Amino acid sequence: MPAVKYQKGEKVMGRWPGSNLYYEVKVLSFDSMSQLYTVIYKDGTELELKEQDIKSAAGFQARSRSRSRSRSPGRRRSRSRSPARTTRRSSSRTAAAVAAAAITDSVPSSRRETRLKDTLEVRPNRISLQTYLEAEPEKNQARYNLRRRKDDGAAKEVTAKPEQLEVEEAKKAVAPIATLTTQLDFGGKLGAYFWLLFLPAWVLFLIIQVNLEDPSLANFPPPLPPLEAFLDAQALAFVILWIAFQAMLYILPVGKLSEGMPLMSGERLKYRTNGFFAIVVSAVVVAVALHQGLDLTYIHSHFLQLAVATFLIATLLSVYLYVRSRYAPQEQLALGGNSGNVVYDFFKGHELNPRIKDFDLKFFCEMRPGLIGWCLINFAMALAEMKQQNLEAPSNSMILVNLFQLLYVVDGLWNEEAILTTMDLMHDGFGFMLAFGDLVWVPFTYTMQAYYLVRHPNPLSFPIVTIINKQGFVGFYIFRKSNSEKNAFRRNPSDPKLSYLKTIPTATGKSLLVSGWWGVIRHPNYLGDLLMALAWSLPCGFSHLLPWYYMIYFIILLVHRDSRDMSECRRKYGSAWDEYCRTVRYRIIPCVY
Ligand SMILES: NC(=O)c1ccc[n+]([C@@H]2O[C@H](COP(=O)([O-])OP(=O)(O)OC[C@H]3O[C@@H](n4cnc5c(N)ncnc54)[C@H](OP(=O)(O)O)[C@@H]3O)[C@@H](O)[C@H]2O)c1
Ligand SMILES: CC(C)CCC[C@@H](C)[C@H]1CC[C@H]2C3=C(CC[C@]12C)[C@@]1(C)CC[C@H](O)C(C)(C)[C@@H]1CC3
Repeated sequence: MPAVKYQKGEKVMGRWPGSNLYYEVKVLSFDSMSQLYTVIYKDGTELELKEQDIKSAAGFQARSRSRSRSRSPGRRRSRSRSPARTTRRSSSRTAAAVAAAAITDSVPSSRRETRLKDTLEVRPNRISLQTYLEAEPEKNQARYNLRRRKDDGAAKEVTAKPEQLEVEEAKKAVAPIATLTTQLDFGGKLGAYFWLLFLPAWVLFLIIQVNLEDPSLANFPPPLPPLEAFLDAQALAFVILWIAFQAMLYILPVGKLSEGMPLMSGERLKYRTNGFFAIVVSAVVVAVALHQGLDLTYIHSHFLQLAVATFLIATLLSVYLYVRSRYAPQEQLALGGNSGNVVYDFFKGHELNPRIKDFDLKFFCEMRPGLIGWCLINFAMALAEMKQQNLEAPSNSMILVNLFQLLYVVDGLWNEEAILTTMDLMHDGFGFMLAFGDLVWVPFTYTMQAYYLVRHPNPLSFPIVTIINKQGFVGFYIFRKSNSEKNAFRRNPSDPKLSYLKTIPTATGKSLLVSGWWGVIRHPNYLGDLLMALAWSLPCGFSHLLPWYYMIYFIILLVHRDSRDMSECRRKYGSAWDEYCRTVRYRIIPCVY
């Protein structure tokens, strides 16, 4: 049996996976079968290393000292170049910020990330394990047994000071090992069961309530209609036709081919961003059909059946997505949605950009059938209101709700490219939550205000209409400006038009905006969105809580989304994110929250 070179408890220098940096580690054990040492870093991260990736502390220091005196490229670099040309100077700048800034100086922004990986001598000394795993997954997984031995979910930061040593190039990569998701969102596994049952039930509850004389969110659920009332073959056929029609418009070679953000593999997917074209063609087709005698109020009278039919399609789609995610290559998977629990993974989704050839399922579902369907349903509700209340034109409240929501959707489709830098597209897997959200939740619950107004008129005076209008447009302005600012910055950080903005560099090579809209609060787009939501509920008055449902849901959704995003950014950007949060203290409402 070969002798064990490093003993249990011994302090040695362990190479950090995928880099040539060595950190002080303590040997915990040696496994003679795998010939691997289990070591613990100063932050508590445990990894298994090969003997060749460990150096004795004494020998390492002597070698390191002589090298740093004679030829430390890291030092040469930082002395000769100013680290912060475009960045905000701060006495509390972290090592991560300085390191990244040194790179920012000399490298065009689009190539910063690649250079960061190559420029090992200026690695930051505080960076999360997860960041390294993401940066060089194949290399890391191949060379090391990269499982966190004491994993408590969130990635911890390595605070040990790195020493530098050049070593031989990393060996050839082999297929990476899938990592289990340990940090679970939405209440974890139990939460997934709950949401799977609750969300469809809630949609049913809303649809049944809104038709009552005296609807209320506090009402006890009314008795359910018989099963046959839920299923309608014609409604199912309409939904299939609508989705197929939108899919046909999506694949037409009309409109721009936009590039998504770089994936882990470095690849950038192309998306056909012709959403505006799709809504215009849809409007023309609906107008022609109306002219031919189509009765759109069918949507109002068969709302429940249409919702159930769409739910069936969303569920089938989710099953397909779950199955294909099991066979998808590692680099096409999202970080979440791999807990090992079928229900959780089905709910959360694991594949980042499931595609059939060039047809991107997530992008299509998020931007087309549900979103354009939302406007179609609202319009149908306006016709139903006229029919039900014997009006020659829709009421002021109905017009306000219709126009505001149409503006929201048209704006989203006009700026369709901006969706490519949002959380859903960049980080979330595509599973039941998004499929159901995009196809069922959006068209059948976001239309609650219009649906409510069909049977519950709320006359509005001209001054009130003007006030609601102004308030809605302020919200829209904040929403659009802040989203466009972030999108433009993420697409081209060195755009001269954005040169007035201050930024904080991060160890990933991306920077964070700390002035402009993103310097006022951390989610200015959410604030704008919430103000718009308020303007959608106000026209329905205060007699019932039901038309305020969207506002209440939206506050909960955005607060939860904000906290999910905060922990995701904290994980990605480490101390640079902390610095951003110190500079921009409030999340969504200035001086309040
Ligand atoms: N109507 C609805 O039901 C609904 C629901 C949800 C969201 N929305 C709207 O959809 C839009 C997109 O929302 P979202 O939740 O995806 O979030 P988002 O705010 O568009 O995106 C968050 C991402 O932006 C980047 N970021 C954060 N702070 C930054 C900074 N200071 N500088 C530069 N980049 C920064 C980070 O990603 P990277 O650093 O990785 O780029 C972060 O993960 C929002 O306008 C929201 O209001 C609507
Ligand atoms: C409770 C769950 C079922 C939650 C489901 C959430 C989804 C319905 C939303 C998540 C991201 C949202 C989103 C839009 C619609 C609703 C979501 C898909 C959006 C497409 C609406 C139009 C906007 O202009 C937008 C493009 C910015 C926006 C993007 C995010």
